[in-house]
Amino acid sequence: MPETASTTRAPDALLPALTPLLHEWLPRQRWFAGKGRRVTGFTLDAATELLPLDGAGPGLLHLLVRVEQPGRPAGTPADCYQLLLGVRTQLPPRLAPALIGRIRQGPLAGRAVYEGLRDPRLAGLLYERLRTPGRTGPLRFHATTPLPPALAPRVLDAEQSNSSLVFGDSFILKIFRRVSPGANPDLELPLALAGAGCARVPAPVAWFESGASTLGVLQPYLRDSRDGWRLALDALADGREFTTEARALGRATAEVHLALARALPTRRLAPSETELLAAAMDRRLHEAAQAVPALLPHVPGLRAVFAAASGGAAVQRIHGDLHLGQTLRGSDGGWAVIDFEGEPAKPLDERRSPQPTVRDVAGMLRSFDYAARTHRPWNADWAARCRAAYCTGYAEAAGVDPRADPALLRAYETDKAVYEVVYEARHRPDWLPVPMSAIERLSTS
Ligand SMILES: Nc1ncnc2c1ncn2[C@@H]1O[C@H](COP(=O)(O)OP(=O)(O)O)[C@@H](O)[C@H]1O
Ligand SMILES: O=P(O)(O)O[C@H]1O[C@H](CO)[C@@H](O[C@H]2O[C@H](CO)[C@@H](O)[C@H](O)[C@H]2O)[C@H](O)[C@H]1O
Repeated sequence: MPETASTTRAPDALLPALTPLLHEWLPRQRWFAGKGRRVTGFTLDAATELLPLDGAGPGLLHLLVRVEQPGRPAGTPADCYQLLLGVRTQLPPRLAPALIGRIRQGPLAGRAVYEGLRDPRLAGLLYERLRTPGRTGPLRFHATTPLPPALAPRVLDAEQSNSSLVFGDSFILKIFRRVSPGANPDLELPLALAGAGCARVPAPVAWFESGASTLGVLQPYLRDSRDGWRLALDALADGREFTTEARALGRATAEVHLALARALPTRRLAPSETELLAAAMDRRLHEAAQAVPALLPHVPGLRAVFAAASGGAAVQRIHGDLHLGQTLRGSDGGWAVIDFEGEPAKPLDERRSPQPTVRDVAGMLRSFDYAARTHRPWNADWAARCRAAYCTGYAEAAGVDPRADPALLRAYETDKAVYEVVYEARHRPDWLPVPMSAIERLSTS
């Protein structure tokens, strides 16, 4: 592996200069997972100059920064985030919105620090680095295929848990923001699916990592596609059915599940282990009710739903956070599935553990409910027809109907709605009534 020139700065030398800027900026980012808890300090795991900071032109600093916050369970490390910071003496006006702040002390005093991904020159450099496998300091870059040079970058401005850049409408690079040790399932599963010949998922063409952590993945950009969430909302707005699309999506989901079962281990749980699934749902509910007290009156009803679920004996790797926004429909009408990272708030080990496939099905059923709920007037029958069509499509391709065990499906739907309550309370409080209405329905009917 060739090594390019790089400086891995002694982290302590940079941190005092950056700390005041990060304090102000980092907790405001959409992808910051520790919202609502005070930030008490930062430590740097790594600081790599992908372009020198003290040169005449812009510098690019890659950081893995740990954010200290109170309330962390004993023995667990502070959350680690990946930052790509641009550093310039003069910030051109077009980059003004990307400004994080100016360094006030040390040898770099006066320089502007800004979001490096928003600078086409720096984003282009990152792409060039991915094209040429090798190391830069602790960062390792890999590519599975030769990539075309010099593709123009643009930042995707979607509401995201991570950050993505599109290069020349040909490739999309996802930069993981919260980083954990271990392979990110958003690299691991698409690679396994590509190996199993599943064309429903764009195959990774390059990625980079540090130690055991995956930091970013480049994959083909499906430029003529639209995501399932937008398509469903358009159908609702136009008063159209979405059952043909939902049925095809059910088939696509089943194909992905079948390919994952071919590519990666599957197993049957012992009866004692199936009880643990309900116990885990109970535990998640308990934690969620502490975070969002509005859940408390519903706890007995929700626990009864979990207790009624007894199946789920077969487990395998699954998507883990399947919803309409994770699906793309091409101009040929075919569905692709993206974002195999799992639920961003869950620890990586949990996200990588084999699960019943019905969990993904339940996630998508919740999504049809979400779409119908965000539309005025609320059209519950529209959602019910989509849900039925999706399950029918799934059964056609998988040979197993997810409705065959209604208690299990309901338990997973409930578990997902509990997760959504916490997600919305943290990230989009205006949306909280959407999962809360499902909680009311599921805990009482
Ligand atoms: N291969 C792709 N082709 C086209 N658009 C994509 C592709 N991958 C992701 N996107 C777009 O980027 C958005 C965010 O991607 P996603 O993987 O869901 O990121 P996050 O984990 O940050 O939510 C998606 O909603 C989709 O619109
Ligand atoms: O796409 P992400 O991996 O960031 O997933 C998170 O954010 C989603 C919202 O962007 C959230 O999904 C919830 O809202 C969707 C509508 O915006 C809806 O279709 C989903 O059914 C609902 O769960 C997802 O839960 C969260 O993990």
